[in-house]
Amino acid sequence: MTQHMIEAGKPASPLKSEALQVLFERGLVNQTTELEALDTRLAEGPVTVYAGFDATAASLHVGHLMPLMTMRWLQKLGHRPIIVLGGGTSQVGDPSFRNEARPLLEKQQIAANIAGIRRSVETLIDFSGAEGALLVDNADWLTEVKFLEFLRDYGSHFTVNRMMTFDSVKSRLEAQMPLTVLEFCYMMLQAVDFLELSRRHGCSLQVGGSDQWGNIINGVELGRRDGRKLHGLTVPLVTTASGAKMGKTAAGAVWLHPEHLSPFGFWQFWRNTADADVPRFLRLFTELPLSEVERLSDLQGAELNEVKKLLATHVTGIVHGADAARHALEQGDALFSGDDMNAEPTHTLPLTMLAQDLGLLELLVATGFAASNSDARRLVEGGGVRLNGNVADDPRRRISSGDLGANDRLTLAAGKRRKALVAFG
Ligand SMILES: Nc1ncnc2c1ncn2[C@@H]1O[C@H](COP(=O)(O)OP(=O)(O)OP(=O)(O)O)[C@@H](O)[C@H]1O
Ligand SMILES: N[C@@H](Cc1ccc(O)cc1)C(=O)O
Repeated sequence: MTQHMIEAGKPASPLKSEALQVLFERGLVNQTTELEALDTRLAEGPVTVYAGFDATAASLHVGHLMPLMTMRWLQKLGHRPIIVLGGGTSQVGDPSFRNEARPLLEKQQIAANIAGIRRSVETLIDFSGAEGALLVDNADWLTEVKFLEFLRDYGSHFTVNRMMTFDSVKSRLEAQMPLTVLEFCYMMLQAVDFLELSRRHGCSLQVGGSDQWGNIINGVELGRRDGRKLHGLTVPLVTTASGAKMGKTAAGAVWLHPEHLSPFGFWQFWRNTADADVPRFLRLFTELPLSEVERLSDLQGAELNEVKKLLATHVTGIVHGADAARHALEQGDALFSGDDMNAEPTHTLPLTMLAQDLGLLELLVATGFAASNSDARRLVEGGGVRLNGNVADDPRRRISSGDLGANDRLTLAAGKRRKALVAFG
């Protein structure tokens, strides 16, 4: 299998297809199967393309925006996305690049997680109309599979020798950690998905994160044995300027579902982007024209802060809708301009929390500024927490009605950049 590792985000020769030109320019390409063949296919006419998401949590997070932005661009350029919800594959758990098995999920948990994921996907991709994108669940075909039939139909097309050559598997073996047969078979299931989608819907391209390369190639090779020409494209794994995997913060993941992170909390994450990340994030996570991205990327100082707001408002608009984005911008402006108490609260907590001897540490966890009590303790002891504008460095500090100011609210800040206006009701 010829494959293309992309050097410095640029193809070696000029591209024919607008789709690949755009994806390269935006920085959304990490690796592809034979580049020329994929480019030719995309230039010929509409391609049906899929990306799959397993139900490992109740919401997607900002890391998932990478494959989803890729799908959005492809849809805008006339191609047809299929989003696969992994109701079937989540019952197994993808072992790619993980040192230990994922915890096995109960079916009920999977169903609940799928509902959360579906909601975000539906805001990002257009599923309307006969020619619109498709949303399918691989449980529809994988749960019908009978073991003996599966082994006979597919088992002979996979060799253990080949399966063991993928880095996604090798990393577990090199770490000398067990890889169960259950996990090892995951790549076969994802390969069957690709074949099934090709048969059912003429799908010929799969998009995924860079860790999905092995799983995608298995599908491409299975398709070839069935006389089909399938293609794969992976997006880079984005890290922030500090080297952390994009999407995870000290306080946990940056969720796309509004019940897990409010649109304002989401806006604030982007508003707090490190200076060095701004140009790259404008390219990856907004749909602003590249000429505009370049102009904005040159701005410094106070103007750069305005660019961060624009970035935050743009990405929040894509994920939560234009109204929520405008509202978050207004909240941000009010909160950061010192007009604190009259702004719309960023968090509303149950009044019972206040009645039940609420501690500062719990408050930090409830607002999402800390992932756990011990994380909150570190923040407080480090002197970075302010309650109503005053440093609060005692981890035993309780919150009482005496802390509430105008409109029964209090302000909480962690460092210079994270602020909350908390109401109780
Ligand atoms: N920062 C990122 N950049 C690009 N793609 C990402 C990023 N984070 C996650 N993804 C993609 O989203 C897919 C699903 O992520 P997955 O659920 O495997 O892991 P996760 O939620 O990021 O973290 P963990 O591996 O800790 O569970 C991955 O296949 C990966 O390709
Ligand atoms: N394996 C993918 C999810 C996925 C599931 C089924 C597929 O057909 C494709 C992708 C992940 O862990 O992120």
